[in-house]
Amino acid sequence: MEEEEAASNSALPEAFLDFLKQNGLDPSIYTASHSTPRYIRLKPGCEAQIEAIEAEIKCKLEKVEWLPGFYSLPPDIQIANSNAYREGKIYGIDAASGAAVSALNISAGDHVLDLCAAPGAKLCLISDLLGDSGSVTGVDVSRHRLTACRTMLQKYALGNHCRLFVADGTTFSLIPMRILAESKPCECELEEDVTFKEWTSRRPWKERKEAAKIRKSGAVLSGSQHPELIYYGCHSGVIGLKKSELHQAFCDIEFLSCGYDKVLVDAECTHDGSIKHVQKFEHWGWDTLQRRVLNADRGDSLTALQLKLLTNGFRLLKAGGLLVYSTCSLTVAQNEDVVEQFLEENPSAELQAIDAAENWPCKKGRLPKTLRFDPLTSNTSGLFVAKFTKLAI
Ligand SMILES: C[S@@+](CC[C@H](N)C(=O)[O-])C[C@H]1O[C@@H](n2cnc3c(N)ncnc32)[C@H](O)[C@@H]1O
Repeated sequence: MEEEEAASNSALPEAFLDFLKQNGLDPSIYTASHSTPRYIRLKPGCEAQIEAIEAEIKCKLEKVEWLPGFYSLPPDIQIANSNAYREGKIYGIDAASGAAVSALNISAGDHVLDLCAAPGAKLCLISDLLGDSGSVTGVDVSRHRLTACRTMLQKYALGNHCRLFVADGTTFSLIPMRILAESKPCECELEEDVTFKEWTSRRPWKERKEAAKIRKSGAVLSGSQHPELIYYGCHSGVIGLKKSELHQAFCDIEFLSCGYDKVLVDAECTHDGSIKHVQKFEHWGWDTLQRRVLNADRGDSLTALQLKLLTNGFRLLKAGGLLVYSTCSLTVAQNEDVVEQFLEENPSAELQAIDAAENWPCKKGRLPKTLRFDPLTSNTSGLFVAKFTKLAI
């Protein structure tokens, strides 16, 4: 057993092992990574087709008893060529990610904000859980990753109630759509106040030219820039709105009553909980992993970014709403430390126990009520989860 462990650890790059050591993480949690199953979510209404799907992918779908709608399958089974996948009846999403979304207790009619949405597995699940109600607003700073998210939403026919914005999540400040319909008349007139019609992938020439100009200049999104709407579904509430109405400003106190019911902050992180992500760097070179992902200086700016994302996500939450903060890192610095600092700075934030977690195969985090999934304990990818509510004070 020890030999097996040593052999498995020796497959991990030196830079990664150093990173684990510096962060007090035990490399043995990754020894079972090669046998961690793949997980899929079956779209509601497709339960009767399980046998047909099993016959097609030539393997049994094992029901994940602790997470409704989830099934596991051996890691080497490919689903991408199956009809079930192509027709959007199943989609790949790790069970730990499913648990993070489940912690939000999404119910019909909720207006949900996903502040780091791309590439979109959790956003798809949120939309799936909402069904034909409520709304989902997905935000990500990366245009090309958010474009992939849009493709997923369309493929799985989950985009009707969604809108997607390329924007900086640390400053994003738009309220949910339902409120817009009832809100104050807009006083700000934009120069060219177009009314949104049905979404089409064919964008007007002028808009395409503007976007190409921004891409060419390599400009980084600044807080003052308007969020760029790159998709909206037919029931997202955008159609018929004027641009000025969509972008109207609200002050912090207004979010207490007009904010989102649920907010997910699945923050940018070092991804060290996901060995699959780390292994991708085998092709790009381990020094790239060291430079781009694990670098200690980056660590400081990363935790500052995580705190800012969490703080802004919380600002946009309505009083009594729920926010989940998650990362696929297992370091204390990116998780419990960020949460502790956030709680210190935000007296109206209260950590909440995740009731469903009683039956989840995960560990407690270093802070009470927080959770940690890891490959060894949970048979999933690594994930930290903390849940908050906003007190009306
Ligand atoms: C862990 S990934 C999110 C995964 C996603 N929730 C999912 O389930 O597919 C983190 C994301 O944060 C985005 N990100 C990084 N900085 C950001 C910022 N300032 N504002 C918004 N998104 C940001 C990255 O582009 C990346 O897509």
